[in-house]
Amino acid sequence: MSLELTAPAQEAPDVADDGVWLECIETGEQYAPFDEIRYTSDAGALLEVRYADPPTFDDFEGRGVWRYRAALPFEEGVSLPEGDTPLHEAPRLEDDVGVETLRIKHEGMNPTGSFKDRGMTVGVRVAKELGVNRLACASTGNTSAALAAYGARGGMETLVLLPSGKVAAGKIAQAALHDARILEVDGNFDSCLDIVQDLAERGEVYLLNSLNPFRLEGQKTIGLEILEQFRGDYGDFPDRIVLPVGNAGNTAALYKAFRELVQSGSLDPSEVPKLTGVQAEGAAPMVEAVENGWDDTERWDEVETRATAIRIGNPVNAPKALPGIRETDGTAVAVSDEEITTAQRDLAREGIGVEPASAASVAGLRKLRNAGTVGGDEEVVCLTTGHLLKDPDAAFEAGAEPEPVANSTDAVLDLLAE
Ligand SMILES: Cc1ncc(COP(=O)(O)O)c(C=O)c1O
Ligand SMILES: N[C@@H](CCOP(=O)(O)O)C(=O)O
Repeated sequence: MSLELTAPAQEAPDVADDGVWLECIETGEQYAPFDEIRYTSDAGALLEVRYADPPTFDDFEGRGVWRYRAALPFEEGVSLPEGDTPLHEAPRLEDDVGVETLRIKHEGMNPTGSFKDRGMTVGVRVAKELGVNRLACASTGNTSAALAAYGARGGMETLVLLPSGKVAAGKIAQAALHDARILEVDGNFDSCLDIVQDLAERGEVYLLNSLNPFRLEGQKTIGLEILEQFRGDYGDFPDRIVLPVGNAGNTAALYKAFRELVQSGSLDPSEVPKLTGVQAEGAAPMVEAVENGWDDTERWDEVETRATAIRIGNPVNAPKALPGIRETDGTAVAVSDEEITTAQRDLAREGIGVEPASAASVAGLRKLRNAGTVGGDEEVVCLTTGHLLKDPDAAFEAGAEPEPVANSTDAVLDLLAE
């Protein structure tokens, strides 16, 4: 099984370019990385980027995503720049949830307000290498915002397909201002992705969803950064990383980051954090697959949740992400929209503003701690994936009501005295 945590590093095959190649996760078939455009193998399965020389911690220098160039296919990318996000303390929440340590890795602090920027800095660089011009994605919002911004930065045309009426305002505003062509589809995210895949297979566009294996290379740096930051503060690595799951790209990417460090001998398998995925109850095919011990998900045609970013019924990266959860001894859990809103308020009280999907990680941790699945002695990092301002309507719904007051100091004092 090529996705085992302890799978050894391989020698570069003939098709490799500078020690980098693409490999089918099911058949092991290998492909040259930049000779042709391909998203899947001849067998129709997912591809992974492979390196003959997996990185060690000592290889990392500089800041942000490109600090980790030794773990990436290029030395530099189309950058805004991205990464280097805070690993916040959250002492009240830590006490309240009841774990030894809780840190919040806030990916909402990236240039366009979500982790997608880490994937796009690499993905758009690859697009340039391949000489394509029209970039495209299906999106619940954040991917489109990031693609539009990085496409603009790279001087390229961008096309985004969004599920009509189901994308938060801040995200559409970003894609619009960065001049993406925005098509609103009468369908959900999964059907938008089906269409973009069709367009990509016909050679009309270069697909930059997380089905593109190079996108996930950039997203690996979330895991690398967490390990370095956490070790810098505590001298060890976290026991568990809890993350919201939609298309399951981050789960796959973090697992790959850890596998490569194990391959290079930088990380002992016993030190790898347990990957713990959280989905909304109305869109939880990964939780279903984990609970049933499946190797892939079954598509959910009807999905609904307030956390629109993870309103996804057919997570394309499931075959990469499920081994990650299993091999790290992690788990997955579904939370209700009410639990997500409570967690969004809890984070806001610590000064950390996130969109609903991001708060799912904290909601899931609380649920697993209450059930005893997570121990009180654990050191945990929760990933928060997108900024509060992405979804202003959700923030208004969860937050305090503005109070009207007359235009005088006395009126303000009277109101405060009530
Ligand atoms: C804010 C936010 N959180 C979480 C996710 C889920 O991440 P993944 O698709 O990598 O599982 C997404 C998009 O999918 C997102 O936009
Ligand atoms: N939440 C995502 C959904 C698409 O995920 P991707 O990682 O496959 O691009 C979004 O923001 O669109």
